[in-house]
Amino acid sequence: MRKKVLAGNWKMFKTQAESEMFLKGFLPTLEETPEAREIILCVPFTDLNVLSRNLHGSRVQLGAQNVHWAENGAYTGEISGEMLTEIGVRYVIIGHSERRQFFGETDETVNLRLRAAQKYGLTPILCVGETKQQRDAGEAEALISMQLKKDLVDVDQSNLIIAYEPIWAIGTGDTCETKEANYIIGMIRNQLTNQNVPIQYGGSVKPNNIDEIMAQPEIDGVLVGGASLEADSFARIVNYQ
Ligand SMILES: O=C(CO)COP(=O)(O)O
Repeated sequence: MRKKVLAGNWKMFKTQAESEMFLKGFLPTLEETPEAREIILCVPFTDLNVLSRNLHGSRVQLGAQNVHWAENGAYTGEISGEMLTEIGVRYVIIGHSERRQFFGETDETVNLRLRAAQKYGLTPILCVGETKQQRDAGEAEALISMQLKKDLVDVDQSNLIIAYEPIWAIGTGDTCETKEANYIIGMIRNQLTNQNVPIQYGGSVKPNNIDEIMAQPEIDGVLVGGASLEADSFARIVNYQ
């Protein structure tokens, strides 16, 4: 049985004070959440310490949104694996479409970051997915296959999560049809050597569509942006039926 993994990606939202407020509302809602579900919050670097302190003893795992491939060095604005693990970070999002689109991330740098994350004991959440234009041109499957091929060179598939995030569904309220997301995730799985890699769906996941998404046989979890910012809505998502 593959693990169910429910992760929030806070992107560039929440001060430390706002993070504490969120936890006050969110943590008590986990009492009835089935133990087998892995719950992760991937937060801005400045919030990591606050969460690390407040999550101590809770079942929520801590995630970051980027990691550099070098051990240390003159890389202004970057962060190392050791800096993250030292404060209790276990997961890191790599290759999010916003990093690829706005910050020059390429399949080559994604691959370097994935390997570095694993080297420093982090579990990477690799994001792949197509644009609207690529989907309309019938190129989605070929594009995703190519991303996987390049991104996963020499990556250990026993310590990996993949998130399928169609770019046109991110932040738009335009969810990918659940059967279609299920189909693409099945196709991603066919390309992996390890059949136990959890594969998530991401893109406008909300309290009102989570049950249908999680009912799909290939979908092992979700990577949630906007709806992970409010304690109530993220609580509804992790407590899906
Ligand atoms: O990019 C996402 C998660 O990484 C999805 O964002 P939304 O849930 O806001 O569409």
